[in-house]
Amino acid sequence: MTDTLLITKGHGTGNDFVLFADPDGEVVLSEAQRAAIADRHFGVGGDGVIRAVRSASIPEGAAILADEPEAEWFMDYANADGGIAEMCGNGIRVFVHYLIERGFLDLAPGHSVPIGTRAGVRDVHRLADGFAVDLGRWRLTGEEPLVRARDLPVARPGLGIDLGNPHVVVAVAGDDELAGIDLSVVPQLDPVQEAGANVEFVVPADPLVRDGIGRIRMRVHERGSGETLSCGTGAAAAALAVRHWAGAGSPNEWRVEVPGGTLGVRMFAAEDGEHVALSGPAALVFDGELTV
Ligand SMILES: N[C@@H](CCC[C@H](N)C(=O)O)C(=O)O
Repeated sequence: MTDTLLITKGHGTGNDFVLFADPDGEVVLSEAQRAAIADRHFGVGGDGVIRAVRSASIPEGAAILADEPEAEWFMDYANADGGIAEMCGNGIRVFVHYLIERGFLDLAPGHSVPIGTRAGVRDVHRLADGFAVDLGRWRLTGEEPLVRARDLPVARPGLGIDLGNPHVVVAVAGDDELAGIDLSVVPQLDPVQEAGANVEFVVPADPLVRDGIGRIRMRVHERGSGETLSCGTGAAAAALAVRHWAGAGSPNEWRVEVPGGTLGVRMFAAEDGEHVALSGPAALVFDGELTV
């Protein structure tokens, strides 16, 4: 059976997505179909494909509703290879912008909405000029794999961080080394991470902290999508890792420069432990029609 999808292309700091609405859960695409949509030569092109579905209309969402009945909408996220991922920090800002623009959601600046994801419910707050998402609790995985990447002169130790999806953050020697890494080839982790990982390469700005705000630069190789211009959960992982390495007294507010722009990261105390929040823009750039 063929379906005609009304699709929208959007991005957050250059991390781009193809979005479509399927409120009642009637359009279940295969992994191959999602990959074909994300293909930059034969499809629309994007780092991910996002289906906007009511939580009640997808099993993973229905499971959430028992505890969080307010989470009406679920972000069904897939990477460019068509594989499902738990969470996307840039994607969820674009997702909420999309729901507002399509009339599915009424959210004035200064207000928040809970969104279902495979990593759990995430609160998204509308700002005057973008969105902020509470990425929830984070944790060090305890893994410190050695990371090898093409044109990275030596293997460097990474720090495993779980933000609902898996990250490994690697500090590199400076801007030249950062720019020189060839991320068209998947970085190798030793030991291999069974679920795969998004790998962030970071350098501190000079000075690391200005006006109480930590500053880093980052490039990322995303699991299932390759090098992207930005990764929101990756930016949060990178700031958490650098704060961890910098030790006591380092700030809880960070600016993360990625090839596609700048993201804000903030760590804060919540009732169930420390949370990390991500802020940044969310743009919708064109609409189209697609037959799948
Ligand atoms: N770009 C996203 C992360 C998307 C999922 C990731 N590739 C994974 O497989 O975990 C972000 O902005 O967080």
